[in-house]
Amino acid sequence: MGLAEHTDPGFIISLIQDMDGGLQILTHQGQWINVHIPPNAILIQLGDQLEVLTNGKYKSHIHRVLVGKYKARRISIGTLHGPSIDKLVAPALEFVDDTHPLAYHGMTYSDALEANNRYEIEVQSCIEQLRIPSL
Ligand SMILES: O=C(O)CCC(=O)C(=O)O
Ligand SMILES: [Fe+2]
Repeated sequence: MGLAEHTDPGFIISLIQDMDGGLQILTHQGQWINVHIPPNAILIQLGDQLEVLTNGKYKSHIHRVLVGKYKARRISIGTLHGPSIDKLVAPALEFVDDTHPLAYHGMTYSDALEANNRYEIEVQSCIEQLRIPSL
């Protein structure tokens, strides 16, 4: 295992890699699918704060990395693009209405990173704590 399943913090995450393979995304149907990033391409992923801001319209997907035989030489650079560290991120009013009730608590980006254990990537993100159970 290269990286246990997790979601990423931030609005968007850019990912560049020196080789194809390893990254897997969990589909809504619960199946792991392999992600193929073409050479010289940048993969853009969606992060937890975008899911909260859009009240769940855009999802921060669960992903993991399996390295197998490539363990020694796989290079992957992920960059988090998020709000200002002290910004409170809560669902924007445009995404909340009668058919889409408020689904997340707000939290500052700083507190969210802290709840994620800040520098540890192999932990579940705090997005589960932010979800408001539907009635
Ligand atoms: O190495 C990868 O393919 C993904 C890395 C990742 O998920 C992360 O850094 O959060
Ligand atoms: Fe990740």
